[in-house]
Amino acid sequence: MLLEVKELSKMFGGLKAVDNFSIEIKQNEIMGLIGPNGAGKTTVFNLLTGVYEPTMGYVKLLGEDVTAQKPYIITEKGIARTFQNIRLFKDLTVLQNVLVSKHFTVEYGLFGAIFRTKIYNKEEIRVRKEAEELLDRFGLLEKMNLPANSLPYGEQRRLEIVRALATNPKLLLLDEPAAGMNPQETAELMDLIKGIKDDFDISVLLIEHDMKFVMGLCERLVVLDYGKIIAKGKPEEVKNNPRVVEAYLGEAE
Ligand SMILES: Nc1ncnc2c1ncn2[C@@H]1O[C@H](COP(=O)(O)OP(=O)(O)OP(=O)(O)O)[C@@H](O)[C@H]1O
Repeated sequence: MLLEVKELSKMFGGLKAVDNFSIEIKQNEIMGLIGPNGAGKTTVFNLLTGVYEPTMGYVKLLGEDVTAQKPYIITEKGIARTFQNIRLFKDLTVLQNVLVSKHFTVEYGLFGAIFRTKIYNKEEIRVRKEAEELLDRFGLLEKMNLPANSLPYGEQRRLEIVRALATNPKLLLLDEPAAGMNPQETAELMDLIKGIKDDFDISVLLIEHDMKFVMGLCERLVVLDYGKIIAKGKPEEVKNNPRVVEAYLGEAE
């Protein structure tokens, strides 16, 4: 199993934002985490990536307990994420944004960087090549020298994914990747995510409100409501689950 999450809970004061959350994610699978506003989805991401320490429960990545490790250690171990609100280095170029993440993967230390050792030069060439390949794949290569904040919104969202992928993750967490995209951009993004899942042999856990996107992309879904899992299963099963319909109707009212 790639990711094993058991009985994860998080209290904020008296509020149980996440309550007894257990899931397993297999290698090379796309799972959707859905639920009404405030259900606890982003809190789950923050627990998986070490931003918050859980009140209870554990997270294992390939059998190794990574619960409440520091976020950069969790990144090194293989979980990368994007954020609901874009968090690029706005004044750096597109390429520099990717290179910052790529440096999680280099094999030289401070000594190598200062004295520009052979391994440093070799690694710098590798990192640059890999960054450019990723940008090319996401249609951003021609814009690699522009400041990140000069890109249109949809491209900034794609750049966030490139940046997360640049850390060579085993599991990619995407928080509302299609938010603010037009239908064409959303359709393209679906194809991109399917492609990277297979080519990089990674798993994806994504939060998304666009149901067409979720249903078209995810192999399994987990539905949260008030911090608790109310349904799990294939998209078509979950869609017709009365508890899920009720949770979303409540939101519509
Ligand atoms: N740092 C925090 N301190 C206190 N309460 C918090 C904190 N973070 C989240 N919450 C609360 O926990 C609950 C779950 O929030 P969360 O952001 O995880 O929901 P969500 O499902 O991601 O919502 P949305 O779809 O609106 O992004 C909400 O009631 C929220 O107000």
